[in-house]
Amino acid sequence: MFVQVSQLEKRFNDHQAIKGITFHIKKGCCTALLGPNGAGKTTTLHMLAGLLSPTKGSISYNGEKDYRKHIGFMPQHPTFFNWMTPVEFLYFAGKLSAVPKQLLKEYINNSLSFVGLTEVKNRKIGGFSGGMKQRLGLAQAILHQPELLILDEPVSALDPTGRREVLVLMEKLKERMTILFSTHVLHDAEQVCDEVLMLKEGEIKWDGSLIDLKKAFSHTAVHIETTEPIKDELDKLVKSDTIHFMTDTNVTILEIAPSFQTNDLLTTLIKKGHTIQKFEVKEDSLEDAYMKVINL
Ligand SMILES: Nc1ncnc2c1ncn2[C@@H]1O[C@H](COP(=O)(O)OP(=O)(O)OP(=O)(O)O)[C@@H](O)[C@H]1O
Repeated sequence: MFVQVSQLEKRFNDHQAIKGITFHIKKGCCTALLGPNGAGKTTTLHMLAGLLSPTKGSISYNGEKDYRKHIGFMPQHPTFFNWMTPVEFLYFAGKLSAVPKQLLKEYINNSLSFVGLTEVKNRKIGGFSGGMKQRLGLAQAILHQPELLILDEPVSALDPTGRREVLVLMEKLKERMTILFSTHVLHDAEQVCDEVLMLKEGEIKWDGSLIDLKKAFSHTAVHIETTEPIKDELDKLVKSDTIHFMTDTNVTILEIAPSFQTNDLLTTLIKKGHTIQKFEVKEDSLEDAYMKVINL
């Protein structure tokens, strides 16, 4: 266990945004915090980052209560002073997070090099693109070499190139630190996360690994086109209730559990002399599993 969150609640006047959630963040893992608008993701991350105090409940970090020095945080909309340069901004941020003076220059150079902003380190931030600003936000969050990096929507506001750049950086950071990030971009979450935490209306709907989530809620669909009907064959090979859809033009769509061996199905159909015009296997994505969990 690394960070333990117990019975955490947050109330804004008469609105209970977080309703007593309990979970832990595993050391060395990359956890995606998912959920619809208003689910309570930002509120949870702000409480974890120490920016918002919980109404009830506790957060402990390896048993420590004041763990802020171990955390790096990038807000949903990082704000900068446009007249500053990245070096000036990081110098300012480093002072705030109490990076020792003798290490600050080295840390700033390392962070800027890591996010690919060395060449523009003395230009005014005001002229930067959204992607460059997001990478500078990341440089600020990792400047003091935190053990836990919390990122609120790190990719949502970016174009595909900017998203890819940030995802590549997150992939590299995974080797050095524990990451917790929120996002609406499920395709991207699927690329980098190991663990998934899903929130809806302030309650946890899923807490577990991406692999277990997909095992529990995903199916594999197989699209088969043949010259002759294959219903008799399929009835013998797969349980009849898994046959989802079959047309009279010999198109079959099967929805099967992930454990089903599609290779065996294809081999048997070929052995029986069927002419296969199409055999396409499509696995459900995180998005499919998310829709099922959120609508439960
Ligand atoms: N400062 C605040 N005052 C009052 N209500 C708030 C405040 N901050 C958040 N809320 C409410 O708490 C709930 C959770 O908001 P939060 O921003 O944490 O959700 P979210 O999952 O991050 O949403 P989004 O995906 O839209 O960013 C919402 O109903 C929101 O309106």
